[in-house]
Amino acid sequence: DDGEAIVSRFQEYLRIDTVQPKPDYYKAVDFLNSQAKSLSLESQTNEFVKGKPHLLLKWVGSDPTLPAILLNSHTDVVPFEESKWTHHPLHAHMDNQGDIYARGSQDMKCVGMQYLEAIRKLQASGFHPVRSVYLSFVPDEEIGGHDGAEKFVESHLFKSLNVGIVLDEGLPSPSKSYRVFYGERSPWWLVIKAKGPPGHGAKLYDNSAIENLLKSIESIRLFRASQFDLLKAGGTAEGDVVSVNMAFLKAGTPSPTGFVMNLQPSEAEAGFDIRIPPSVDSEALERRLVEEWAPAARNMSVEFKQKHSGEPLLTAADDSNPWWRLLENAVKEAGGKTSKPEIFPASTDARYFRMAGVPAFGFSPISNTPSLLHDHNEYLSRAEYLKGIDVYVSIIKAYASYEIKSDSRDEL
Ligand SMILES: CSCC[C@H](NC=O)C(=O)O
Ligand SMILES: [Zn+2]
Ligand SMILES: [Zn+2]
Repeated sequence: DDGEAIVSRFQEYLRIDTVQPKPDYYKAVDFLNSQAKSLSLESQTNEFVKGKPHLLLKWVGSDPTLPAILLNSHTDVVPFEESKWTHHPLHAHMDNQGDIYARGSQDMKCVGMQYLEAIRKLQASGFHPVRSVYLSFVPDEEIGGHDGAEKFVESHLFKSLNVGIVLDEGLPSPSKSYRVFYGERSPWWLVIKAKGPPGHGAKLYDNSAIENLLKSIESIRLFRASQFDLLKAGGTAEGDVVSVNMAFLKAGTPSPTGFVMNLQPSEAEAGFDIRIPPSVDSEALERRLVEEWAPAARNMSVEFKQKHSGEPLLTAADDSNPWWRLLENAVKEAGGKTSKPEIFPASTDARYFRMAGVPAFGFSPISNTPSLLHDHNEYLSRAEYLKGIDVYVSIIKAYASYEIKSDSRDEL
């Protein structure tokens, strides 16, 4: 199989409109199933939630008693501002430098297709897996994964697969070494609301909704700056500080020409995206939130839109975990290098697998590339994409032929 055919299959997947909030999941599943068929993989489509298909493929290993390998990827992508892109984000245009522009080119349709292409190469080379290799294509990662990976992990089906190790998405590396993630920050999406007496716009009085909200915003901004300073000073990784960013601000009394200017509104709210490293005491932060940032005494309240519950779990990324050693060596054998394992700054479905007691690494074989996840002009070069397939060839080969019997729980 030549590079041209491999790249056009990638482009075909990128052109399927699986943009949130209205992803065409069935079209993606049909396409992936056609790939699975050409590889003679077993296939099953589950709808843990109606309209949100989950596709599970299996490359059967020779020893069903050994825990299996699970290669996970999500089929949905985030929305885009079309006018800000140099090429349409659903056209998967390849420019004359070989850069392929598309939403999902990095996050993470590349990875889903690279798993399949690696299997194609391994089959062509005559390789037969000892452990079974599952490919899981989940919906809804970009909106929290609750109707996707979370349901899959909670299912009897998942338990019956006896998964020993999961690979899921990572981040591109601007340097030549690959980034690997062994845990992630916990996401909080919350809305802080303030209420207060309305009044004439010319009147100075205490406890208006906007004044109270601004006090919180000031305090939150100081905290944000203290965390950002740690990062700016160097020596602290992105995944080891708390990030706080305002997602929206909402207040005012609408009028046909904009907003009423001489009326102080009785309600105001602000939304925040907060990410908490495993090393930070989230209960202490929650107390601070309730007491300092949304105190009932100031007529304020907080509503969580998204909150990861439970301890943030880490997968051992050292010699105590044979899957780590195998990964590091396999990347090396493919001519690459892994950098120091990190905490993923955002969230991925890997957290659900870890919660089920299964070790999981976040890894996208993308080096020498700026990270453009959720950004304008997301792209991946043809060369990097093809190289990534060879990295997976090496990893899948090592993982699927690893024969020491082990209980996955011991390695988390
Ligand atoms: C709170 S779940 C949201 C998941 C999403 N994942 C990748 O970008 C994220 O914003 O991290
Ligand atoms: Zn992703
Ligand atoms: Zn994403």
